[in-house]
Amino acid sequence: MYQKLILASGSPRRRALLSRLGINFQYVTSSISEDFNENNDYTEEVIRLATMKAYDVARIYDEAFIIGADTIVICENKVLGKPITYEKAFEMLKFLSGKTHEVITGVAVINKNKKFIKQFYDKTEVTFKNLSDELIKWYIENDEPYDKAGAYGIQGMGCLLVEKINGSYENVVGLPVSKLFEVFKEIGISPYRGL
Ligand SMILES: Cc1cn([C@H]2C[C@H](O)[C@@H](COP(=O)(O)OP(=O)(O)OP(=O)(O)O)O2)c(=O)[nH]c1=O
Repeated sequence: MYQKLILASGSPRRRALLSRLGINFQYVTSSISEDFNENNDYTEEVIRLATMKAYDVARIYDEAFIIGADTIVICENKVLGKPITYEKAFEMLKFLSGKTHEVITGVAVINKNKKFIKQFYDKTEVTFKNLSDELIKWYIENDEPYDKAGAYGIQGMGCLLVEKINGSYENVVGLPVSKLFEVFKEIGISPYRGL
């Protein structure tokens, strides 16, 4: 049976990741303001925001399965969001230099009419090299850290900052597609026959 699928995201990276699964989907950007509450449990908070994004889009598309996601970077118990200024980006990358941090993506798949809701998160450890001030400046000037949590994108020039990762690469980019695929199987969405 055909199931309408919508990615509730304005992120081109999430779109590209979902496209890799070879399934049909639309995307609609949610208008949720990301007010991350650092006093709550971090995993609960990314799931809460992912769920809000999905429900925002479900107000119009109540018959569809909708995916919402939210990604944060945590280092030494500090949450790093998206930097707004050059100085903030520099500060974040300097802080991450030579350390291991966690990237957590919360995901919610919902269908309002069917009263379906599935929420999960994935966590990946990323270890940065020791970054010189020159490298950080070069990176900020040449790439776009501004719309990315933690001020870097592993999928672009940001790969040069990374020594190693432990866990899902796609989760760092913004959507843990391998875990998401398990939910798709449950709701009958699959690029393969017989699954
Ligand atoms: C750590 C890291 C984050 N990011 C991105 C993923 C997310 O798009 C962004 C975190 O912000 P999010 O608030 O999770 O997502 P978004 O605002 O870009 O998109 P939407 O809410 O519409 O879905 O940081 C990378 O692209 N690469 C990386 O290596």
